[in-house]
Amino acid sequence: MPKVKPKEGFTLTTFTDQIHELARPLWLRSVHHPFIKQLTAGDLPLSTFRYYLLQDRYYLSEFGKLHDKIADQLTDQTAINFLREGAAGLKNGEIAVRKGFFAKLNITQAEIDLTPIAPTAYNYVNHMYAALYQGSPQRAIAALLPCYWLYNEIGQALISQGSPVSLYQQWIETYDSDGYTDSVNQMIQLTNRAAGQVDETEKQAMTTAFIRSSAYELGYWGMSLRHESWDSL
Ligand SMILES: Cc1ncc(CN)c(N)n1
Repeated sequence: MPKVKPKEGFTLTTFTDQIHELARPLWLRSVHHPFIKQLTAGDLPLSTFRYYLLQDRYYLSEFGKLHDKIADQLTDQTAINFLREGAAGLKNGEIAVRKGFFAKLNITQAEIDLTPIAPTAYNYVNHMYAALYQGSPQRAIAALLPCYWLYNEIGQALISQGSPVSLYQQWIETYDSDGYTDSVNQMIQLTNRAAGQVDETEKQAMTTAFIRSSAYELGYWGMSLRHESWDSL
């Protein structure tokens, strides 16, 4: 893992500043990915957005469960409270917005049940579980962070341009909203708190988990554009 080298006159004060800086090249590729460009221009095929939503339903459901499973392994009450509230907030926020999208796109429960999980989504979720069960709750927190933070940066980058397609505009607004930004800031604080509880070796493992999640985030857009399947690998 490369060591952080701050630019002149610029100090990286927190752990999350440092890992954010390391992940920057991957995040920039996400922000400028053709999936995001097409979503903003309004020419992302609806079939591709549908594919993304169906995969993301699986992802978000596991992501929510992970909050509780991480909390089960912690003794730090502040962290436990945030993770439990985060799981509930996900259900009332992002997952609730997605239910509205499903209704608009006629995505039924039967279609959800029949949709196989694509390799990239499966691997990303398994990476987060591995961070917890082969690593530590702190490492799993770091693995969760790009999901919160990268989408907030994407929402903030896209909001001024927006999208001519109302569904895509709503997607952008979700990640630029004050409620979402608050949860991101809390998750950043939680990660810094977690980094303060572990030794240098585990901090390095947290960094690797964060970078790998950032790579999976990047892979997720390509997975969606390609409508990736186990047969198409
Ligand atoms: C894969 C993925 N990453 C992030 C997000 C935004 N929470 C999401 N819905 N899906």
